[in-house]
Amino acid sequence: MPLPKAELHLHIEGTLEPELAFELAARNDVSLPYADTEALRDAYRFTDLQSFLNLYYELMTVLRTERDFADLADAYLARAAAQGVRHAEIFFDPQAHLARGVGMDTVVDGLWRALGTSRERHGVSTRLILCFLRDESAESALATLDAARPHLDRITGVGLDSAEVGHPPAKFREVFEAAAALGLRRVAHAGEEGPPEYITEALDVLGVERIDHGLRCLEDPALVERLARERIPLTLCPLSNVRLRTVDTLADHPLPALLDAGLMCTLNSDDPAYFGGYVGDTFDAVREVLGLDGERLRELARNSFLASFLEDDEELRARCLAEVAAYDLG
Ligand code: HPA
Ligand SMILES: [Zn+2]
Repeated sequence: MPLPKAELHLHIEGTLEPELAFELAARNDVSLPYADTEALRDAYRFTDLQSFLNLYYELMTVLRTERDFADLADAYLARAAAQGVRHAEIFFDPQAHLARGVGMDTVVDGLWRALGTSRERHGVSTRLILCFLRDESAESALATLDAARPHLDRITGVGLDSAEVGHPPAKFREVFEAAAALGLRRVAHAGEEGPPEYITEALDVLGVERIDHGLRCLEDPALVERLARERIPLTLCPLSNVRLRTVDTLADHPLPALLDAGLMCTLNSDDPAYFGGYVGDTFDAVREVLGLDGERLRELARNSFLASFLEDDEELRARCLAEVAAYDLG
């Protein structure tokens, strides 16, 4: 049995494996500009975040029906369960679907078919987090939140993703205020490619409770000290950082430095179909390459449950924390 863990930084569209992409393309009569899955996998050579996003948005055009979203999420949940995930807080990008004529109902109802039955079917509890695309306008984000209103019983929070540089968090002040007024939890990608100031702005202007990525906090010692003091969780994604060239190699990843600085780090997979591994693979890789010992891995797993939005299910959180504490890490 793998180490129990929660996954807190996972874009459901980023779990679209080449095999499923081709299956959905055939089902929906969408043509992909790749001969086969091998040719597609061959295109997974990224130079930065944007080069990945281009393929990410291109490939998700195969997602058209409720059933497609259900199949996508179900495939992720099965994989996650096999790697020890007990709870998953899952991002989705509605604007990328609305823009191509796929409605909010289709997306949320489809995802929920898998998420709403996941606990019984896979032993994985789930939450849904709606992300705004930061390279779209603030007005578009507000319209998206409005379109999500009928579905808020199934949406736990809002996030902010897509191309970071040039799109500071403050651009989305109004929509995050509106989300807070609706009782939604708040997170944001910050300090992945953008500067440390974006992390501070996400905390102070958007009121986020977690920072997604946040690697570049290391450039600002006062910020690192604040993040440690306030126990702000960072949802780190080391395999993503390597593939998007944020760090040169996994061996260069600053995870050990972040842990040594007392930060509340969690490990996540981001877009596992594109970045070469799911969250269990990520734990294995940092253990092997960064030489983290068993107690560090236990700390990362414990943090994932502490940083999760499980306030409405403290019983599950306590059970998972007890399992993490008792787990034999050899
Ligand atoms: O890693 C990411 N960063 C920003 N936006 C994203 N959208 C999907 N994955 C990512
Ligand atoms: Zn991400």
